[in-house]
Amino acid sequence: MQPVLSIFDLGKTYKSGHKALSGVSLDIAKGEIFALLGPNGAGKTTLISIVCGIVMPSEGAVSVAGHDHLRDYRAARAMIGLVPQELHTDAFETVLATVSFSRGLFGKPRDPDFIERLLRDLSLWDKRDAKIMELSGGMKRRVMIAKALSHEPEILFLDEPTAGVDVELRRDMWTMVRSLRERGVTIILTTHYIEEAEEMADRVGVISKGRLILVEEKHALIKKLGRKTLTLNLAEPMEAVPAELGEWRLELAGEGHELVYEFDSQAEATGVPSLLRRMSDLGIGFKDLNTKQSSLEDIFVGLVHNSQAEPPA
Ligand SMILES: Nc1ncnc2c1ncn2[C@@H]1O[C@H](COP(=O)(O)OP(=O)(O)OP(=O)(O)O)[C@@H](O)[C@H]1O
Repeated sequence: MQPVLSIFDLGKTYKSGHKALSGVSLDIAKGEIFALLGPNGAGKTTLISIVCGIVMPSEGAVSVAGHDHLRDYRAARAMIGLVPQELHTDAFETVLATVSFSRGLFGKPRDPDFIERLLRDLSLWDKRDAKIMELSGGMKRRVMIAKALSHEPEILFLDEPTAGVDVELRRDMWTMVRSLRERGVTIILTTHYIEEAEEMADRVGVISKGRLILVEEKHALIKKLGRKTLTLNLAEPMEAVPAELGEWRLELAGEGHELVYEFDSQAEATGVPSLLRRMSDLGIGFKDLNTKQSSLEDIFVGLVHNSQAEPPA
């Protein structure tokens, strides 16, 4: 199936000479929830801004359901809804007026029934006559989402949708994003919250210093999450791992005081009981043991750290 969004070899060098993006290629399938993770300044907003036609790319191409985002700008842009990081909207307008106006901006005919459904879905209908400035921060965020969806886009970009919101609103957002996806909307979100990517995304992309350094199915990442480390504090230090323990591929740490075993905690046979039995048979005692689960955070930090260590392109 043709991807709904296709990004090819995208690069951006700002006038300052700063290279914010380079060689980014990515295909997004219809109905997918894709989370883009990356540290501050990695290039997430630049990428979204190029796709939405706010920033001109220096090289590469973007196609939105077959429409080139520059040559066929209006058709491409009409398929996209954007909820930016900064909340800016007319404080003196009412909710209903501002959302209806946004639909008009994309040349869509008036459709009061659609706008009513949209506001009801976002729990904004009761506030339709309230001025934006009278709303809470969470409600204002919902208004931004309603505006972004007012012209019935196929792709919704959420730039840091839950930055600075409370836990309850974050959960509401997640529920809303899932229900949008059920209606066939493709969602691309940027986030600093790894928990959010873990909870929501079908696929995760990690961007660091303008390069897309990983794109992976969430379930594959969860498999990686399944890796655990068992550390045994030995009763007597050793100089080398005994050959009889070779099959577990152990590492010696803590100046010979610790044996470290990495295993897949989701596997049927982790190898831990057999390792402990063999050690007992060999008379190797230990004083203490502990296990540590590698988290998506560990994977993310490791990836970003390694890519930061590379010389700049
Ligand atoms: N208009 C501009 N002119 C020059 N440099 C810019 C411009 N906009 C962004 N940059 C730089 O490009 C890099 C990427 O910025 P971008 O906003 O895309 O990062 P980000 O991943 O969205 O960061 P954050 O998580 O902090 O929002 C940063 O180093 C930023 O300072």
